[in-house]
Amino acid sequence: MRKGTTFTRFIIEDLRKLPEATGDFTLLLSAIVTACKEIADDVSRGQLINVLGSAETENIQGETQKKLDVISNDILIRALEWSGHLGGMASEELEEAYPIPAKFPKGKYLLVFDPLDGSSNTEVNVSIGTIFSILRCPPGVSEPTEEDFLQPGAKQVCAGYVLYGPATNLVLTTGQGVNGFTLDRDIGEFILTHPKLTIPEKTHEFAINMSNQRHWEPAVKRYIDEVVAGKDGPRGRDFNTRWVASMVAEVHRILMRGGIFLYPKDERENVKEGRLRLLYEANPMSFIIEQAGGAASTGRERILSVKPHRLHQRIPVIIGAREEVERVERYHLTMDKEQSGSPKTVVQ
Ligand SMILES: O=P(O)(O)OC[C@H]1O[C@](O)(COP(=O)(O)O)[C@@H](O)[C@@H]1O
Ligand SMILES: [Mg+2]
Ligand SMILES: [Mg+2]
Repeated sequence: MRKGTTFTRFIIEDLRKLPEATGDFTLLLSAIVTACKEIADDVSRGQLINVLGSAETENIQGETQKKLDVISNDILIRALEWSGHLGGMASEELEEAYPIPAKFPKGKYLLVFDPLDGSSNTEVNVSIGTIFSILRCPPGVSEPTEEDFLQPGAKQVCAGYVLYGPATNLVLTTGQGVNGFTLDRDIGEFILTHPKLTIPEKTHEFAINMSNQRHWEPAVKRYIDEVVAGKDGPRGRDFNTRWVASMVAEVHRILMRGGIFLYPKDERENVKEGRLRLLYEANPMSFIIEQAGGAASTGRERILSVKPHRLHQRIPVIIGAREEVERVERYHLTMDKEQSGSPKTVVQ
């Protein structure tokens, strides 16, 4: 589809070709996107309408919620629960799965979302976003429970994010490539500005929170030591660091100009399984990145193959340019072998 096409036309014409694109699916996507436009409005006017700062409450993960976390969560729930397209929803900000209340019609999809990603950035006016993932509701289930959401990322029907930055971008995959849109505020419509996004294979940018360096596993330490050594090290070229502390912004940068993003697991008690959440952060972003030609790994396995065992499960995330992600995987493999006492192999 050509640049300049409206999102409305895109979902009607382009998605019509997909088996998934029944009217239900198209309307569901449209409703999600409308909710995100409302969030975009609150985010951009946050300082004027007094919705910044802490909500003085904690989510299930013990993180202090921002007012905008709670507001964005409510916007998505209220915009979608009546739609008739969903069997249930799950969110970073809700302790348990949210089956669609009995008073509303039920649908055949499940929606999982991080209503506001990177929300520590709300007060400093740095990019944040919404991440979402659409799954099929198992047949015959009218009151989905946690178990019904625990599907490997490879089963996602659709994944997307909306980035609230200087411009508002929507990036979407239904398993047929990745398309990017920009919100035209004058007409209130997303416009296709980045058709068929692909990630450049070679990169010179990496994103990781360096303050956690002392806690990392040896494979991650080795990878970062080598890129930091630049021209003088084994990689023979200089790399540049970026860290926004909003995964949506990091993934968007990688889609635009390449790179690798790492949030590995580390020795700290609350990060020993990883920091980012599998169902509503790692899985949707991995689906998008793979569809754009990149790779997404825990360091030891493909993220999209992981069978979740908890709604709010955390996972290590190494995502972006294929060659770089595969290099980190090789380092893990070698170092795991060394630790288990197997003979040493040289890894390039
Ligand atoms: O503060 P840290 O440890 O650098 O973590 C930053 C990471 O945490 C997140 O903000 C987590 O998302 P939430 O804001 O939705 O909890 C990621 O977007 C980001 O990559
Ligand atoms: Mg998040
Ligand atoms: Mg969040």
